[in-house]
Amino acid sequence: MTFSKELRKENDDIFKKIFRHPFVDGIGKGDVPKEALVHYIKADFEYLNAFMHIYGIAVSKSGNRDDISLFHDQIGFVLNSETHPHHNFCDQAGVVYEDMQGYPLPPTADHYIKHMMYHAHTGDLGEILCALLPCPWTYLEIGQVLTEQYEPNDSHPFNPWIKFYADAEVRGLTGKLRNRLDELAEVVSEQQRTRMKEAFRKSCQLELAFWEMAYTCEEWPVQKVVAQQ
Ligand SMILES: Cc1ncc(C[n+]2csc(CCO)c2C)c(N)n1
Repeated sequence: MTFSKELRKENDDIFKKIFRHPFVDGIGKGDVPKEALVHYIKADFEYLNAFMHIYGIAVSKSGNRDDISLFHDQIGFVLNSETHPHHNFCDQAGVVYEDMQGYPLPPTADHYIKHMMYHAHTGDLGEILCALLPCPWTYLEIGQVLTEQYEPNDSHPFNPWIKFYADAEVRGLTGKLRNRLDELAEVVSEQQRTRMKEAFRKSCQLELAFWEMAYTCEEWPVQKVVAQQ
């Protein structure tokens, strides 16, 4: 079994919980509370900015142009394409995308990007890929599961979102990351494979926690920001 197949199998419990989460299931049913959509978009806009920074660190740790190109393409996708599903959520929530930008990250999203930053700064490329991979992989499967379960048509309010993540482009990007990870995992120690598995599982946990954060409109215990000098 390839390393990435092993990761998928070992984390099936979390993947299943993600598919059944009320926010995710609500996308399938076409019914998500407006407040949850707004909380999600605000957090995800900043989360995706951090995600591109992490790809930038991966570029700086790349030893060849194939790896640079891999991460460059992923940045291009986040920058130019992932605005589409955000616009679908904005349209359904009745808000303007530009008004959703520049908010501080709620605790769970903050934890998630710092977990990825930690592995980006202290790990090698394989470890970084393990921390990043649950992000496209869980969304690809959410798109596939919701398509099978709800067979959305053009009149479904979240049809563009579901179609976007179930699409061949996300499948292709996820497949490329998986293939590179499988190559890198072939030549590392057992100890390093354990570190990689821990990074992957924690990102799966944080993907599930991110949906819960949005659904419950999670905030910091005290919302006062640091005073400007
Ligand atoms: C919390 C959260 N997790 C995953 C995604 C989806 N996603 C983020 S980056 C990317 C491309 C990977 O290179 C994909 C598919 C999201 N938007 N927000």
